[in-house]
Amino acid sequence: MAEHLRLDSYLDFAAGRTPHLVAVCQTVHSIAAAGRQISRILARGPLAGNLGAIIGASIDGDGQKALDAMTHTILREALARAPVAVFASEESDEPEVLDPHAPLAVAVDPLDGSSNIDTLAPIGTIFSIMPAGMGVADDPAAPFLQPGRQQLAAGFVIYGPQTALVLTLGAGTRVFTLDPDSGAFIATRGEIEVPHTTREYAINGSNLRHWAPEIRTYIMELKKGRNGPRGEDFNTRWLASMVGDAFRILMRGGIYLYPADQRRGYRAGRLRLVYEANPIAMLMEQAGAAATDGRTAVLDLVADDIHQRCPLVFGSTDEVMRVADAYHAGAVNESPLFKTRSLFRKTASTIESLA
Ligand SMILES: O=P(O)(O)OC[C@H]1O[C@](O)(COP(=O)(O)O)[C@@H](O)[C@@H]1O
Ligand SMILES: [Mg+2]
Ligand SMILES: [Mg+2]
Repeated sequence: MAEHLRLDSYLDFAAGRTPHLVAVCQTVHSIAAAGRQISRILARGPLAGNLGAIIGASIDGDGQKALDAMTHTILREALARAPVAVFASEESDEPEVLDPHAPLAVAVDPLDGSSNIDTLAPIGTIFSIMPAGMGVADDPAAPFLQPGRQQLAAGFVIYGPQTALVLTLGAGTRVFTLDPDSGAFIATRGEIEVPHTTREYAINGSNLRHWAPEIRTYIMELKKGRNGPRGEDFNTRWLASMVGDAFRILMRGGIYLYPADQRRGYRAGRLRLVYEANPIAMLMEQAGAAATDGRTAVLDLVADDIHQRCPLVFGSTDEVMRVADAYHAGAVNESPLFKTRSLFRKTASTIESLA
């Protein structure tokens, strides 16, 4: 087999002698080491303890599982040894200052897809690396409250049949597969290019009754297949694990949607802008795909709060643009000029006409 590129060599080459890139690459090394450690724990499953046990409530009310807390601690310890000024985690109320003089700020979702812990479906660790800027000691959240376009690097480690690290340093998106024998992450393909078109979509369809009309209409058109307005059949793939869906989309295209809906706590969607949407959006854009909240490119959004949620649609560009166009048309209809009803009220008739 031809010699494959190892993550270490890739990072050394990317870092060169540029100080901030050296810091970014050291930090990615640390995250990869944490990923390797988590992968070993997951490979033991129930032999490593009751990883899926609910041990408390997370900041936003979701049940916190033993593995959520364990992965948070592993990431925190790994990043405390990297040039990281401030560490923010989905599993912690406040960002934590590690070394106020260090150049980077790192946000993590230590465990994405928590509902799958005991199911053998893929789960993952998502990370976003930002410049720390000045004054983190006074305002540790500040580095995260800027557009995701400022990210220096982003990625996730996915724990599935294989463990893989998906990474962008801002110049393409690459996948490195963990060799469990040597412990090395190895690139097994070149830069990823997501196809612009797709016939696969991922959404939790059980929430249909809560969606805004734009999303209902879009999904119902896909469901109608070749007899509907799209004139072709579409297939659903939903893993309830965003990293799993994102990995599939990177490999062969597709669209993922977690829109805002009417349920209490979901009016701004489910996913968190800082820990989940920003890094996934950077990976997608760097792979030629797109990510939007329906109205604005995710990477142009600015969080007011580090735990802020946002509606999230990402994947093959043509489909993402269709959804954005649907929202745009909905907004025009809603404008006082057209005197129509609110986004969440004009639903029943839309569904009936499509069903
Ligand atoms: O259970 P639902 O509402 O379908 O949500 C599933 C989505 O929520 C998430 O699990 C959110 O991430 P966490 O597991 O980190 O909370 C995504 O990975 C997944 O796509
Ligand atoms: Mg998550
Ligand atoms: Mg999580």
